[in-house]
Amino acid sequence: MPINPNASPEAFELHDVSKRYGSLAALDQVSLGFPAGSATALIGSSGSGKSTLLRVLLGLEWPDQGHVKVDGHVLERTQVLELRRRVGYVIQDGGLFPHLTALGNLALLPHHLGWGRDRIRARAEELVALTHLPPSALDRYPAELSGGQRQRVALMRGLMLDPGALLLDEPLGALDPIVRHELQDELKHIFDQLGKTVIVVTHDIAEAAWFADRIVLMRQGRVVQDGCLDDLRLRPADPFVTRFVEAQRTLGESPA
Ligand SMILES: Nc1ncnc2c1ncn2[C@@H]1O[C@H](COP(=O)(O)OP(=O)(O)OP(=O)(O)O)[C@@H](O)[C@H]1O
Repeated sequence: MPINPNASPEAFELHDVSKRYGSLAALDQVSLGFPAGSATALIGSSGSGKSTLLRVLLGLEWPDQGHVKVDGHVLERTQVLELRRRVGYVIQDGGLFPHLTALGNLALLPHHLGWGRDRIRARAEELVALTHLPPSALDRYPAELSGGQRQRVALMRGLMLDPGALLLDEPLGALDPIVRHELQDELKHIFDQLGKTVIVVTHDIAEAAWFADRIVLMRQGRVVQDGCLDDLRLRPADPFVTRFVEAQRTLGESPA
């Protein structure tokens, strides 16, 4: 089941998807499509369901109601392992295994799929060039890397199998502003260069607009607005959108 830009106009679709944890609706009747080869930013307050949405698309969580389609086909439980190989998933702080070097982390899945040592090393070196990781960092353990380097390794791990889609959950959340800015530039460049379907979760509206023309704003498990930055700023779907946009501080603002 390929995440294949030519397979269907929509790489991922949610149809009336709800996901509950006890009495809490993490996703509440969400219907959205993510066109193949497009970039979308998901934003919203903490707990609004952004991570759950990504996890449902990957089959890591299963909807209580509704269904997910991948490349135009309803996602079945039996396809989830295969899907995980075809979609790069990068989470905040990277989720790297501490007892493996960076290269060891990159090698895990390819090794499991039968890739030889040379092929793994060659792919890792290609990605070193793409992500601007110092090559010597490949032989270091996560604790010996800076936060930005760990995040680059996590991104490389997501790209090792050259997936058709990348789902990124606050990939730059824990970085200092300079590294974050640098990685925003690099990620944007990588997205544009690779032409993959990208869905990126962030809290930061400026970062969302940097990564994607399309911004989906969520609140309490629902989509409040789906549009571009100007739609959110100039044509807010409801007062929450304006509150969310205005809550982002700008330089020069000082406490009252
Ligand atoms: N495994 C779980 N068990 C119980 N509740 C959960 C679970 N996962 C998520 N939730 C709840 O579902 C809601 C949505 O969580 P989710 O992580 O999707 O939000 P989010 O928008 O990604 O938040 P954040 O921006 O803080 O990461 C939250 O109220 C959260 O506490």
